[in-house]
Amino acid sequence: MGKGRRMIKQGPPGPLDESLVTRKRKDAPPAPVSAQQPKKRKTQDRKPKKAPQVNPGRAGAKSKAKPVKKAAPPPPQSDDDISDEELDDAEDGLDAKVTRLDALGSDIDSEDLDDLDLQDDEFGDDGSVLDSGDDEKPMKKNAMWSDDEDDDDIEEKLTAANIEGLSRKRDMEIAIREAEAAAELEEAQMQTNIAGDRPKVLDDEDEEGRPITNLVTQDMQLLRTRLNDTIRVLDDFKNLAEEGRSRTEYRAQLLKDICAYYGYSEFLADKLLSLFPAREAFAFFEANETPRPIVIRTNTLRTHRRELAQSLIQRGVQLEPVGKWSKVGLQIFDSQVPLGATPEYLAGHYILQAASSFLPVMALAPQEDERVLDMTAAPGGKTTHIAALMKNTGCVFANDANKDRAKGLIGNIHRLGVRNTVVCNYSALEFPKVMGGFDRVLLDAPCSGTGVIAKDASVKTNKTEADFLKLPHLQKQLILAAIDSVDHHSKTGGYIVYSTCSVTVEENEQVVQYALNKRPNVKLVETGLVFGKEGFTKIGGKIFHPSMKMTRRYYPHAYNVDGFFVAKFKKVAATPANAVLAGGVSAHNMVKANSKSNGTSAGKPPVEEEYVDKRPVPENDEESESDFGGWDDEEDQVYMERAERAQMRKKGKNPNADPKAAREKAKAHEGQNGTSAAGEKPAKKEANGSEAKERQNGTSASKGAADKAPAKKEVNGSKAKKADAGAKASGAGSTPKKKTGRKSI
Ligand SMILES: C[S@@+](CC[C@H](N)C(=O)[O-])C[C@H]1O[C@@H](n2cnc3c(N)ncnc32)[C@H](O)[C@@H]1O
Repeated sequence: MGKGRRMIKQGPPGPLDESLVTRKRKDAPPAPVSAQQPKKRKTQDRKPKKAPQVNPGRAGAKSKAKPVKKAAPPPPQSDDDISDEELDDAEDGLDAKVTRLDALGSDIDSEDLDDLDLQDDEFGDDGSVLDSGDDEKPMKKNAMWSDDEDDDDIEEKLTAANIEGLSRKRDMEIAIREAEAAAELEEAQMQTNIAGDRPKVLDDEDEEGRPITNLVTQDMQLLRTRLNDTIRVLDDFKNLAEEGRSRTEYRAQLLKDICAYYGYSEFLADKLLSLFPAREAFAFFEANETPRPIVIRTNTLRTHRRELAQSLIQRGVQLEPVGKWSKVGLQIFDSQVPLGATPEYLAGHYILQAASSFLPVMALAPQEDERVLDMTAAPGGKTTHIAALMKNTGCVFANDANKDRAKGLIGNIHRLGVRNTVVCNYSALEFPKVMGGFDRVLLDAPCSGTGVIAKDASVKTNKTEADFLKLPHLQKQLILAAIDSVDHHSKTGGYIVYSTCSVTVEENEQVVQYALNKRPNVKLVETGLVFGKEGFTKIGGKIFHPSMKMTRRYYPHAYNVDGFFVAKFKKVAATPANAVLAGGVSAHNMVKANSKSNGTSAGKPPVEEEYVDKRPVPENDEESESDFGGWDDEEDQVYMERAERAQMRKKGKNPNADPKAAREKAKAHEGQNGTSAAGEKPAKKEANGSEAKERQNGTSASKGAADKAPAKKEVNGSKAKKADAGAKASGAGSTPKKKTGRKSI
């Protein structure tokens, strides 16, 4: 199974005729070799099953758990079933894969590919986007795989290039594995359950009377059997549950067994189990035991996917396009060479990147000549993808708070020939103070990594409740900063994409909901991604805004990609003046901060007006907050106070002097002036003064600055006045009500 999933296609699963699988599974083993089932004989002969790859702690256990592999049942037959001859052809094609694909460069190049008449939109006619430093020959337009092909999908080109053998082989493997899994489940059921019996799951003991949860490794098979039984009972509770037993008891048993079998902390297993129905949860935990396929992303600043594929194939790499949904991904099945050291790699023709990491950038859809911010960018997989989509035009700001990781980011930027990117090293929380006015912002947030357990099994045990408080808090602050960094007037954009490689609700829907609550000036929009499950609008007693459906969830068991979450927002108006910004700074103070650092927004209009929302805040806003949130304010207060104190320390002030009094003073100030510190009238002439510099250095724009009162007329004069008036009209100056919404959400 370990190897298997590496071979399975990523993205939306293809249709599988389950009835056929079931029928054939029942025939096995050993399946009769009949005229209708030619594939099985061949495949079985050729493909001895390999031991699953599991984490070391469980490796022994798991291989023990499956001591005898059933002969693989036959794969499903499709309408266009493959004959013996075809199969031979396909397999020959497979064996000859390298040879025949090698021929791409020669005969296929000159004839077949000419016939394919491929478009090559990515590069334009003259291929001028190719790095001029490269001494790569300009490529014949119709001899490439376009990265913008649509109908005549790249896969068809591969088929044309005789890779069909590989595809068929994989299809068969998938079908066999699916059937095998089902057979295994059935076998387990048979062991414990004669038709009609209610499996004895609770208080289960082995033959020697030991409780099954305490079994040692060699008893993993029993544990697995009980897992299967429990799931069956939960699937059909009415008929299969033991009398007098509740669902809760079965669920508790399942949780214990998952922890014992897969090695999770109970805390995390419970959290993950809550995301799915029992059977799907089982599939999720199983999928976390096997690695995802290796994928590379073609760097279209340097080459084309087709050309890259040809070069790698010549080096003995078995590959295939990652799926119809991506025009730049190649899935690697096998390689004779280390993929991180090929000449193509060193020349920046590709980057090793998990397939699901393509998704946030695809959702962001950056356009040429835009200004884009990648808030948490290191090591740069997504930054370099953004730059490639922008064809090295416009400007990307790639920021990361971690200096060491930023070095890796710089390395990738150089290797991949990215020339439109500035690397910065701020806490992204400070970004709106550093500069704003971006057309698009990507926030690929730091997260718990519950989507990538297959890569990092330590997540199973090292995440605590505290992590699921701290991380979401940081994510919430970051998302506000992301929103506040975007120019809602952007002609081409005004979008924010939020992503994580985690599947927990706390780090995803709850963060998005928080953003919707705190920023009425954004709304969720479609991600434009062609697959992915809808985000939750309701789960575990939590209710989210109906538009949460537009967010997308990705799971390893569903799509064979890392677990991921993607949400896309459109900013429709400026951030309200009474909004509390990331890090606890008031929007109004930010107005002042930005007015003083005029010119930092790289040619864009100054952003002082950004933070004054002229729209009346919708009446029902309060209501929606209590429906969907309002659970964060108290928690936020603690963090905000902490942030303020840290900022004071940074400035060399004593945070213990009398912070409460200072806060009260500021509040009183707010009350008097209609907006928070409305009396502060930023003066343009100070733009390059010491305070502005301070801000550019990433220091606070809050209290110290607020206490000075520069003259308003110098901040775009009447515009600023209008803004203030608008803010007042919208009730922005009133002290925000304390939300008392449900804590549980
Ligand atoms: C999920 S990784 C980003 C991966 C990156 N987008 C890519 O595709 O290569 C999260 C990054 O956030 C950075 N980070 C964490 N807290 C941050 C903060 N407050 N400001 C900026 N970056 C932060 C971490 O250093 C880490 O590199």
